[in-house]
Amino acid sequence: MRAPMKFPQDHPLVQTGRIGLLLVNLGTPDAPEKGAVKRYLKQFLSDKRVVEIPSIIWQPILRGIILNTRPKKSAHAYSLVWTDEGSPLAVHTKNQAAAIGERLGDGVMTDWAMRYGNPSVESRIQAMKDAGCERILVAPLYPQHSGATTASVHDAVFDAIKAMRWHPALRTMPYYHDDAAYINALKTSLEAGLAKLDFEPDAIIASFHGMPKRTLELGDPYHCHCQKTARLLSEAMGRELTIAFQSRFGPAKWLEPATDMVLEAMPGQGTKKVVIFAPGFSSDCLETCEELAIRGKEQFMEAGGQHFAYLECLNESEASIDMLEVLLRRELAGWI
Ligand SMILES: C=CC1=C(C)c2cc3[nH]c(cc4nc(cc5[nH]c(cc1n2)c(C)c5CCC(=O)O)C(CCC(=O)O)=C4C)c(C)c3C=C
Ligand SMILES: [Fe+2]
Ligand SMILES: [Fe+2]
Repeated sequence: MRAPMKFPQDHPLVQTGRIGLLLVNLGTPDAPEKGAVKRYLKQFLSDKRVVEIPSIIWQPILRGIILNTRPKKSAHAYSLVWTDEGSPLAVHTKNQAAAIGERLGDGVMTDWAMRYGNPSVESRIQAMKDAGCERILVAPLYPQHSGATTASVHDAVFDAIKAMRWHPALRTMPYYHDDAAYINALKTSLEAGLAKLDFEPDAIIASFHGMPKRTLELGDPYHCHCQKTARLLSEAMGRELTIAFQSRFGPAKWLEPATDMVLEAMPGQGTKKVVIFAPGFSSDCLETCEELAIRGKEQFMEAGGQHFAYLECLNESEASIDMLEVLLRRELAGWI
């Protein structure tokens, strides 16, 4: 019998054989404070995938105007939704990773990262590599694909391995805007939310994060993905859904109809009882907790609305983790 092969004594320690799963969401500031929000916005809004204006024009506007005005206003908005554990987006993403980690077991090193801010994609990929992950599945938590979100996560992952000699094998989870598991999870969540209401809504609004209209003209599939999600969910529910796009940013034309405009117009058209939810967000965040649940309600009630309910995102609900398990096990096939 041959003796087992031994590394020479001065051979560096090599960790191998593990599988990693990295859930990635958009990102959030470290604190609901002006300085932290400014750092986060600088990184986020300097991403050429997010603002597709030549740097020579955009950077002076960003540094000269936006970063001197928006952080204070945004920090206040964040302070209204911040929890004891931190930013809602970070807390839910962390909880999702913990829950899915339990489902997949110790055979998979499950972690989470933020595209902007902390924990960074680079630090988490490096940690997986150091722990011996030779195969990594990256799961951007965006059901609908856009250059600004999913593709930008891919950029960060490939940037993270640029300096590495020994690359892990990489897989990325595809967008899942029309996947039966996702539509089912939304249906379960929406039905549970509707069952708890003390009023019968005249309209249900599916509010997606907006994008500049130009991105649609340039070939971004996001708009069509949102429309298809809403259509499939409406068919599955057997109920009409009103689609709208929120969070308009800057002077350019964005996808329409705008959520705030819809909310302000509805009472005058006789729609006085409204339910709103955000199927494109995997987790509640500033844009849902503050823009929809707080500001959206004010806009609707001030325009003459009578009943308003915001229904929370999938977050770490059982329906959400069941769905993620289906999607992730499919992409891990052959690895686990
Ligand atoms: C869900 C998909 C998202 C798309 C598409 C998207 C595009 C997009 N966003 C901005 C500008 C801002 N977005 C902000 C917050 C924010 N955006 C998303 C998701 C998408 N953005 C999330 C989940 C969040 C919440 C982050 C959190 O911490 O909770 C903000 C920052 C907040 C503020 O200052 O108001 C900005 C700015 C652009 C320009 C854009 C275009 C493609
Ligand atoms: Fe955004
Ligand atoms: Fe479209």
